[in-house]
Amino acid sequence: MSKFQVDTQTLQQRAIGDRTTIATRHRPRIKNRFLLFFFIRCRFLQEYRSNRLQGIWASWKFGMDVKQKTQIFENLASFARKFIFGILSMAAIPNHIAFIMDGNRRYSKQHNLINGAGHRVGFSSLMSMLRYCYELGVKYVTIYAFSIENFKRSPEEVQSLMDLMEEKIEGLIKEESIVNQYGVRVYFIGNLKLLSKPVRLAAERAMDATAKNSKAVLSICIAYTSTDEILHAVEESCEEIWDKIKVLDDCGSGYGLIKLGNERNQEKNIIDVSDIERHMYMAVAPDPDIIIRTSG
Ligand SMILES: CC(C)=CCC/C(C)=C/CC/C(C)=C/COP(=O)(O)OP(=O)(O)O
Repeated sequence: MSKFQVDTQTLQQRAIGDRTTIATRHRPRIKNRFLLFFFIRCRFLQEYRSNRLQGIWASWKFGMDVKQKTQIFENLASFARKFIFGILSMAAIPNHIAFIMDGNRRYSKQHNLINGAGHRVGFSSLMSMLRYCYELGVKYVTIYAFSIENFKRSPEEVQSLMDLMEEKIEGLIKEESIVNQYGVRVYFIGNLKLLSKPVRLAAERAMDATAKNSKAVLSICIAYTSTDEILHAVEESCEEIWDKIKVLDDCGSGYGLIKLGNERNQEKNIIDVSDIERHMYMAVAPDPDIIIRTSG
């Protein structure tokens, strides 16, 4: 065969080979496009059936005021967000995100807001973040809201923060609250005895009211520091072991301590790491995957 003659068989094989390569290369994309199309269609039908898009259509048709327009933009934004989150949540989503609330006073100063207004803005941003987390499918969210150190702030500021917390915790219990919308169980974490009575009672009410929610978990750390948490866990572990020793110590001559030591086969370490871990306030959630400190 001269070098100008075409070997049709080889060309055919190459062509088939190329087509196969292209088809293989494109197959996942075609599959993804199909999935995407299917997803858009499902979300559209879901939204349409939920009457939201019908409402938007009716408003455009029959004229609307500013409030209605705002509502429409909110609905569109929520639709777009859910759509984007739907795609994002096809990939791996963090199981636990923690937020350290910070920078509210600096925000307030920068924007010339009155005292305490920065904290209110901070709280409302927090609520938006919570909504996004739950829409994305994050199961555990932790908020570091108020540390034991924060009690050293001026009495007026501490009081105003306690009032804000009481008001917002009461809001969380309401039926239409984000917590009930997404089936979130709330835990208040920290040395709650240090809180003012109204805040403590509100926190206890919120924990009781959401105890049956099981879709997600929100841990709110108030009157919390990690060193206090460790101290509390050690104290609780010691008390637990001491109660066991007292039960075993029927002859009152240290028998309980020896028996427990032998049982655990570690005479020196009557208490071990797993005991401490069990008594940590944060035992209600796994370790966070991401910790976000707001402010810069
Ligand atoms: C129920 C619930 C979760 C309530 C949360 C209420 C709330 C807004 C708490 C934040 C309080 C706080 C001490 C933030 C830290 O510093 P900073 O933001 O005061 O100020 P800085 O870092 O600018 O000094």
